[in-house]
Amino acid sequence: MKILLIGYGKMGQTIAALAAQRGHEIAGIVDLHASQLNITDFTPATVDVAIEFTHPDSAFANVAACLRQGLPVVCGSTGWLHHFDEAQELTQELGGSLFYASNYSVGVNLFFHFNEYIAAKMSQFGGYDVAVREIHHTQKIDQPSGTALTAAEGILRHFPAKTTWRNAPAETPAELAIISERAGEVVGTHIVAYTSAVDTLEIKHEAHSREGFALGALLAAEWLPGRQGVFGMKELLGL
Ligand SMILES: NC(=O)C1=CN([C@@H]2O[C@H](COP(=O)(O)OP(=O)(O)OC[C@H]3O[C@@H](n4cnc5c(N)ncnc54)[C@H](OP(=O)(O)O)[C@@H]3O)[C@@H](O)[C@H]2O)C=CC1
Ligand SMILES: O=C(O)C1=N[C@H](C(=O)O)C[C@H](O)C1
Repeated sequence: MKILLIGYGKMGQTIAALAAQRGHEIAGIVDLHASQLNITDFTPATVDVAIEFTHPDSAFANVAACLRQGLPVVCGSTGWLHHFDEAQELTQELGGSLFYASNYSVGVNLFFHFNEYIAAKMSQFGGYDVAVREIHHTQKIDQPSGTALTAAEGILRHFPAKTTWRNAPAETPAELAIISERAGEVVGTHIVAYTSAVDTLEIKHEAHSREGFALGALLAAEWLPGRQGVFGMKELLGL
Protein backbone atom coordinates (compact mmCIF):
# COMPACT_ATOMS: atom_id res chain seq x y z
CA MET A 1 0.00 0.00 0.00
CA LYS A 2 1.05 3.60 -0.60
CA ILE A 3 0.83 5.45 2.73
CA LEU A 4 0.83 9.19 3.39
CA LEU A 5 2.25 9.89 6.85
CA ILE A 6 0.97 13.06 8.49
CA GLY A 7 3.19 13.82 11.48
CA TYR A 8 6.74 12.49 11.62
CA GLY A 9 7.41 12.56 15.34
CA LYS A 10 7.67 9.62 17.72
CA MET A 11 4.65 7.80 16.23
CA GLY A 12 5.19 8.78 12.59
CA GLN A 13 8.75 7.43 12.67
CA THR A 14 7.74 4.20 14.44
CA ILE A 15 4.99 3.63 11.85
CA ALA A 16 7.37 4.33 8.95
CA ALA A 17 9.81 1.65 10.20
CA LEU A 18 7.08 -0.96 10.71
CA ALA A 19 5.36 -0.09 7.40
CA ALA A 20 8.59 -0.88 5.52
CA GLN A 21 8.82 -4.27 7.30
CA ARG A 22 5.22 -5.01 6.19
CA GLY A 23 6.06 -4.19 2.56
CA HIS A 24 4.31 -0.83 2.37
CA GLU A 25 5.60 2.26 0.59
CA ILE A 26 5.68 5.68 2.29
CA ALA A 27 4.32 7.79 -0.59
CA GLY A 28 4.86 11.05 1.29
CA ILE A 29 5.37 12.72 4.64
CA VAL A 30 3.59 15.90 5.79
CA ASP A 31 5.12 17.41 8.95
CA LEU A 32 5.64 20.87 10.38
CA HIS A 33 9.45 20.74 10.19
CA ALA A 34 10.49 17.41 8.64
CA SER A 35 8.73 18.09 5.30
CA GLN A 36 7.59 20.95 3.01
CA LEU A 37 4.70 18.92 1.55
CA ASN A 38 0.97 19.54 2.11
CA ILE A 39 -1.96 17.13 2.21
CA THR A 40 -3.31 18.86 -0.92
CA ASP A 41 -0.25 17.57 -2.82
CA PHE A 42 -1.73 14.04 -2.61
CA THR A 43 -4.73 12.33 -4.23
CA PRO A 44 -6.13 8.77 -4.42
CA ALA A 45 -3.99 8.37 -7.56
CA THR A 46 -0.83 8.67 -5.44
CA VAL A 47 -1.93 7.47 -1.97
CA ASP A 48 -4.08 4.54 -0.76
CA VAL A 49 -4.42 5.70 2.85
CA ALA A 50 -3.22 8.50 5.15
CA ILE A 51 -2.09 7.97 8.76
CA GLU A 52 -2.29 11.03 11.01
CA PHE A 53 -0.42 11.36 14.35
CA THR A 54 0.27 15.06 15.00
CA HIS A 55 -1.15 17.30 17.70
CA PRO A 56 -4.55 17.99 19.34
CA ASP A 57 -4.76 21.41 17.62
CA SER A 58 -4.02 20.16 14.09
CA ALA A 59 -5.73 16.77 13.97
CA PHE A 60 -9.20 17.86 12.84
CA ALA A 61 -7.88 20.14 10.08
CA ASN A 62 -5.66 17.32 8.83
CA VAL A 63 -8.52 14.79 8.92
CA ALA A 64 -10.79 17.24 7.07
CA ALA A 65 -8.09 17.90 4.44
CA CYS A 66 -7.66 14.15 3.84
CA LEU A 67 -11.42 13.67 3.48
CA ARG A 68 -11.60 16.58 1.00
CA GLN A 69 -8.76 15.01 -1.01
CA GLY A 70 -10.70 11.73 -1.10
CA LEU A 71 -8.05 9.94 1.02
CA PRO A 72 -9.10 7.31 3.58
CA VAL A 73 -7.59 8.50 6.88
CA VAL A 74 -6.48 6.68 10.03
CA CYS A 75 -6.18 9.20 12.84
CA GLY A 76 -4.36 8.55 16.12
CA SER A 77 -4.01 12.08 17.47
CA THR A 78 -5.76 12.58 20.80
CA GLY A 79 -7.24 15.67 22.44
CA TRP A 80 -9.42 16.80 19.49
CA LEU A 81 -12.71 14.99 20.21
CA HIS A 82 -14.64 18.27 20.60
CA HIS A 83 -14.48 18.23 16.75
CA PHE A 84 -15.39 14.57 16.35
CA ASP A 85 -19.07 15.18 15.46
CA GLU A 86 -17.95 17.57 12.69
CA ALA A 87 -15.51 14.94 11.42
CA GLN A 88 -18.30 12.36 11.34
CA GLU A 89 -20.62 14.73 9.46
CA LEU A 90 -17.92 15.60 6.95
CA THR A 91 -17.13 11.92 6.40
CA GLN A 92 -20.80 11.24 5.71
CA GLU A 93 -21.24 14.32 3.47
CA LEU A 94 -18.20 13.42 1.35
CA GLY A 95 -18.77 9.65 1.38
CA GLY A 96 -15.30 9.30 2.90
CA SER A 97 -13.49 6.88 5.20
CA LEU A 98 -12.27 7.76 8.70
CA PHE A 99 -10.77 5.45 11.31
CA TYR A 100 -10.16 6.80 14.82
CA ALA A 101 -8.85 5.13 17.97
CA SER A 102 -7.64 6.82 21.14
CA ASN A 103 -5.26 3.85 21.40
CA TYR A 104 -4.32 1.46 18.56
CA SER A 105 -2.73 -1.20 20.73
CA VAL A 106 -4.61 -4.50 20.54
CA GLY A 107 -3.94 -5.04 24.27
CA VAL A 108 -5.52 -1.72 25.24
CA ASN A 109 -8.61 -2.51 23.19
CA LEU A 110 -8.97 -5.82 25.07
CA PHE A 111 -8.47 -3.79 28.28
CA PHE A 112 -11.39 -1.51 27.18
CA HIS A 113 -13.55 -4.59 26.55
CA PHE A 114 -12.77 -6.19 29.95
CA ASN A 115 -13.12 -2.80 31.67
CA GLU A 116 -16.74 -2.47 30.50
CA TYR A 117 -17.53 -6.04 31.58
CA ILE A 118 -15.94 -5.52 35.01
CA ALA A 119 -17.68 -2.14 35.48
CA ALA A 120 -21.08 -3.76 34.89
CA LYS A 121 -20.32 -6.68 37.27
CA MET A 122 -18.86 -4.47 40.04
CA SER A 123 -21.87 -2.20 39.81
CA GLN A 124 -24.23 -5.19 40.28
CA PHE A 125 -22.45 -6.36 43.45
CA GLY A 126 -22.07 -2.90 45.00
CA GLY A 127 -19.66 -1.68 47.68
CA TYR A 128 -16.94 -0.65 45.22
CA ASP A 129 -15.63 2.75 44.19
CA VAL A 130 -13.72 3.09 40.92
CA ALA A 131 -10.95 5.39 39.65
CA VAL A 132 -8.78 5.66 36.53
CA ARG A 133 -5.05 6.47 36.52
CA GLU A 134 -2.82 7.21 33.53
CA ILE A 135 0.95 7.73 33.42
CA HIS A 136 2.78 9.17 30.38
CA HIS A 137 6.09 10.76 29.33
CA THR A 138 6.62 14.44 30.09
CA GLN A 139 6.28 15.55 26.41
CA LYS A 140 2.62 14.55 26.31
CA ILE A 141 0.47 17.59 25.57
CA ASP A 142 -3.10 16.52 26.33
CA GLN A 143 -4.49 15.52 29.70
CA PRO A 144 -6.23 13.26 30.52
CA SER A 145 -5.00 10.84 27.87
CA GLY A 146 -7.38 9.79 25.11
CA THR A 147 -7.14 6.23 26.38
CA ALA A 148 -8.13 7.24 29.92
CA LEU A 149 -11.14 9.09 28.49
CA THR A 150 -12.25 6.03 26.50
CA ALA A 151 -11.90 3.87 29.63
CA ALA A 152 -13.85 6.45 31.65
CA GLU A 153 -16.65 6.56 29.05
CA GLY A 154 -16.86 2.75 29.25
CA ILE A 155 -17.21 2.94 33.05
CA LEU A 156 -19.84 5.71 32.89
CA ARG A 157 -21.92 3.56 30.49
CA HIS A 158 -21.89 0.51 32.83
CA PHE A 159 -21.50 1.84 36.41
CA PRO A 160 -24.56 4.05 37.05
CA ALA A 161 -23.27 5.37 40.43
CA LYS A 162 -20.76 7.44 38.38
CA THR A 163 -22.35 10.13 36.25
CA THR A 164 -19.38 12.28 35.24
CA TRP A 165 -15.55 12.31 35.35
CA ARG A 166 -13.08 14.78 36.83
CA ASN A 167 -9.35 15.01 35.97
CA ALA A 168 -8.49 15.20 39.69
CA PRO A 169 -9.52 13.37 42.86
CA ALA A 170 -13.31 12.98 42.96
CA GLU A 171 -15.15 15.61 44.99
CA THR A 172 -18.44 13.71 45.15
CA PRO A 173 -19.26 9.95 45.00
CA ALA A 174 -20.87 10.48 41.57
CA GLU A 175 -17.59 11.72 40.07
CA LEU A 176 -15.14 9.30 38.45
CA ALA A 177 -11.59 10.44 39.19
CA ILE A 178 -9.06 10.34 36.35
CA ILE A 179 -5.62 10.89 37.84
CA SER A 180 -2.91 11.93 35.32
CA GLU A 181 0.81 11.59 36.04
CA ARG A 182 3.74 12.69 33.83
CA ALA A 183 7.08 10.98 34.39
CA GLY A 184 10.26 10.57 32.31
CA GLU A 185 9.84 8.47 29.16
CA VAL A 186 6.83 6.37 30.23
CA VAL A 187 5.24 5.20 26.95
CA GLY A 188 1.71 4.82 28.34
CA THR A 189 0.27 3.08 31.40
CA HIS A 190 -3.43 2.90 32.26
CA ILE A 191 -4.97 1.47 35.43
CA VAL A 192 -8.60 1.07 36.47
CA ALA A 193 -8.95 0.28 40.18
CA TYR A 194 -12.09 -0.88 41.99
CA THR A 195 -11.77 -0.49 45.75
CA SER A 196 -14.09 -1.64 48.53
CA ALA A 197 -13.64 -1.67 52.31
CA VAL A 198 -12.14 -5.16 52.05
CA ASP A 199 -10.20 -5.38 48.78
CA THR A 200 -9.01 -3.80 45.53
CA LEU A 201 -9.33 -5.18 42.02
CA GLU A 202 -7.15 -3.52 39.35
CA ILE A 203 -6.78 -3.92 35.61
CA LYS A 204 -3.64 -2.43 34.11
CA HIS A 205 -2.19 -1.97 30.63
CA GLU A 206 1.44 -0.95 30.31
CA ALA A 207 2.88 -0.26 26.85
CA HIS A 208 6.55 -1.32 26.66
CA SER A 209 7.18 0.55 23.38
CA ARG A 210 5.29 2.44 20.64
CA GLU A 211 5.35 -0.57 18.31
CA GLY A 212 1.98 -1.86 19.54
CA PHE A 213 0.35 1.48 18.63
CA ALA A 214 2.11 1.48 15.25
CA LEU A 215 1.04 -2.08 14.46
CA GLY A 216 -2.61 -1.30 15.28
CA ALA A 217 -2.53 1.83 13.12
CA LEU A 218 -1.11 -0.17 10.21
CA LEU A 219 -3.73 -2.92 10.68
CA ALA A 220 -6.38 -0.17 10.51
CA ALA A 221 -4.72 1.35 7.41
CA GLU A 222 -4.69 -2.06 5.70
CA TRP A 223 -8.37 -2.60 6.60
CA LEU A 224 -9.91 0.83 5.86
CA PRO A 225 -9.59 1.42 2.08
CA GLY A 226 -12.80 0.40 0.29
CA ARG A 227 -14.95 0.93 3.41
CA GLN A 228 -17.10 4.06 3.68
CA GLY A 229 -17.95 5.66 7.04
CA VAL A 230 -16.42 6.13 10.49
CA PHE A 231 -14.79 3.13 12.14
CA GLY A 232 -12.83 2.17 15.23
CA MET A 233 -11.00 -0.76 16.81
CA LYS A 234 -14.25 -2.50 17.83
CA GLU A 235 -15.05 -2.99 14.14
CA LEU A 236 -11.48 -3.92 13.20
CA LEU A 237 -11.02 -6.44 16.02
CA GLY A 238 -14.63 -7.69 16.13
CA LEU A 239 -14.98 -6.80 19.83
N1 LIG B 1 -3.98 6.57 19.23
C1 LIG B 1 -2.83 6.04 19.65
O1 LIG B 1 -2.65 4.81 19.70
C2 LIG B 1 -1.72 6.96 20.00
C3 LIG B 1 -1.91 8.29 19.94
N2 LIG B 1 -0.88 9.16 20.16
C4 LIG B 1 -1.18 10.55 19.91
O2 LIG B 1 -0.61 10.90 18.65
C5 LIG B 1 -0.21 12.26 18.66
C6 LIG B 1 1.25 12.36 18.25
O3 LIG B 1 2.04 11.67 19.18
P1 LIG B 1 3.65 11.61 19.02
O4 LIG B 1 4.04 11.08 17.69
O5 LIG B 1 4.11 10.92 20.25
O6 LIG B 1 3.99 13.17 19.09
P2 LIG B 1 5.29 13.92 18.58
O7 LIG B 1 5.26 15.29 19.19
O8 LIG B 1 6.49 13.06 18.78
O9 LIG B 1 5.05 14.05 17.01
C7 LIG B 1 4.08 14.86 16.44
C8 LIG B 1 4.60 15.30 15.09
O10 LIG B 1 3.59 16.00 14.39
C9 LIG B 1 4.13 17.20 13.89
N3 LIG B 1 3.08 18.18 13.73
C10 LIG B 1 2.56 19.03 14.64
N4 LIG B 1 1.57 19.75 14.07
C11 LIG B 1 1.48 19.35 12.78
C12 LIG B 1 0.67 19.71 11.68
N5 LIG B 1 -0.22 20.70 11.76
N6 LIG B 1 0.85 19.06 10.49
C13 LIG B 1 1.77 18.09 10.37
N7 LIG B 1 2.58 17.70 11.38
C14 LIG B 1 2.44 18.33 12.56
C15 LIG B 1 5.19 17.60 14.90
O11 LIG B 1 6.11 18.50 14.35
P3 LIG B 1 7.04 19.39 15.34
O12 LIG B 1 7.75 18.43 16.23
O13 LIG B 1 7.91 20.10 14.41
O14 LIG B 1 6.08 20.26 16.10
C16 LIG B 1 5.82 16.24 15.19
O15 LIG B 1 6.77 15.88 14.21
C17 LIG B 1 -0.54 12.78 20.06
O16 LIG B 1 -1.82 13.39 20.02
C18 LIG B 1 -0.61 11.51 20.91
O17 LIG B 1 -1.43 11.65 22.03
C19 LIG B 1 0.37 8.73 20.48
C20 LIG B 1 0.62 7.40 20.59
C21 LIG B 1 -0.40 6.38 20.37
O1 LIG C 1 0.75 10.72 23.75
C1 LIG C 1 1.05 9.50 23.86
O2 LIG C 1 2.22 9.11 23.91
C2 LIG C 1 -0.05 8.53 23.89
N1 LIG C 1 -1.25 8.96 23.65
C3 LIG C 1 -2.44 8.18 23.57
C4 LIG C 1 -3.44 8.65 24.61
O3 LIG C 1 -3.58 9.87 24.80
O4 LIG C 1 -4.13 7.82 25.18
C5 LIG C 1 -2.18 6.71 23.55
C6 LIG C 1 -0.98 6.24 24.31
O5 LIG C 1 -1.29 6.12 25.66
C7 LIG C 1 0.25 7.10 24.09
